[in-house]
Amino acid sequence: MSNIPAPTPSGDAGIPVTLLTGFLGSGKTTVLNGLLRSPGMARTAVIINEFGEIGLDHDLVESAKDEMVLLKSGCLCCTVKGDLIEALRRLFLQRVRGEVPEFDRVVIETTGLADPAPIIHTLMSDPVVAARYRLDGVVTTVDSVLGLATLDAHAEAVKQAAVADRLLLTKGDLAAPETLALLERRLAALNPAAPRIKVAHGVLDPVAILNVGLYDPATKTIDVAGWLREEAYLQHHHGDDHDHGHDHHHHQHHEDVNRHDDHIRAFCFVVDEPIEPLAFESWLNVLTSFRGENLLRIKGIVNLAGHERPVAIHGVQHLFHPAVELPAWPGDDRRSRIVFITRDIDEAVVAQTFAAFAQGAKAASGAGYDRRFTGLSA
Ligand SMILES: Nc1nc2c(ncn2[C@@H]2O[C@H](COP(=O)(O)OP(=O)(O)OP(=O)(O)O)[C@@H](O)[C@H]2O)c(=O)[nH]1
Repeated sequence: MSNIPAPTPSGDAGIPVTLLTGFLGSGKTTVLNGLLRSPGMARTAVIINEFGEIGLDHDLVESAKDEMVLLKSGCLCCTVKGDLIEALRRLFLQRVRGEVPEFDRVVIETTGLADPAPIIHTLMSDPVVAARYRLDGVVTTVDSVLGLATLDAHAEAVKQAAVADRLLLTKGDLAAPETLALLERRLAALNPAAPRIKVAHGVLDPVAILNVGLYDPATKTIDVAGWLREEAYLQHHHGDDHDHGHDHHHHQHHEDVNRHDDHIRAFCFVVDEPIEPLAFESWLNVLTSFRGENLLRIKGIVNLAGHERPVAIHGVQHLFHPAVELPAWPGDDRRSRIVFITRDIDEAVVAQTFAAFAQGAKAASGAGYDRRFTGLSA
């Protein structure tokens, strides 16, 4: 069975879904309330996942009741998989039938303990949901005061921060500037590409966190640069040495034993030459089959040999969103650039496996090899 669907001509299909995640008590509900109060956010449907039986958060969110879907059956990341699909399907049907106000955006607030990767996975894995919705972005709240300690203690919190498209540093009114500076530094190492936005009392311009996906609904164009932010990874690599010796606290943190951060890798893999489609498909299929659960997020723009136009890919774990064939190259740079956020997979492993498949394809191309990109098959 194909696990990476064939390219679709455009990436604009579907209602944007924002995943709002963040550790217990880090300020998700406060941010959500702030967002829903903002002008232009009225047509938002909200799905809140509860941990436990009683839907407390439900009463705390000020929003029209009709638009609320509450998932009661426990943690979204493990047991609610079916429910989330069901909730999204039902919401869409109710919208079509006029049973709920027409909404043009969905925000899912996860429990503080949720692992976002399987949730993103869920959004992509159900064909009905994937046809009607698209992931716009992952927004992660990090408590400015407790964030460092939480990252030390909880692997889930590290993952939540690592896969974010936007990081919200909440409770800005409570944090000392030095604490905030340390937290920022740590988050920059963990997730170089995600802008860090300071928030107090949930007051925030929705523009900062919405429409951060590949498709920009405002301009109706594809915004690869904004989505991929590959320059952030390159700068971060170069910036590493520069930081050393300037900050004692920084060093102390690096010497901590058992840091969850040290398992996370965020890098941009660049390939200068066009890639043979078969090599590309086989490579990603092998990576996803064998190391799927450690591929927290992959996004990229790919130059496939024999193809005029680039293809954007977006995946999590062993699953990929339908690849999107872009109308044109966004600039002069024709290199393939793929951002990886992984757990315990080094850039070297990615590079070595790629080289092996590229080598194989080179040999095959002499023998009249078919260069059509069919989507990727397992
Ligand atoms: N002073 C201050 N308190 C805040 C701020 N944001 C959130 N809080 C408080 O922090 C606590 C937790 O905030 P919530 O928004 O409920 O956090 P949450 O992430 O939704 O919490 P869970 O759903 O339990 O995981 C509440 O008591 C909030 O009032 C802030 O910016 N400043």
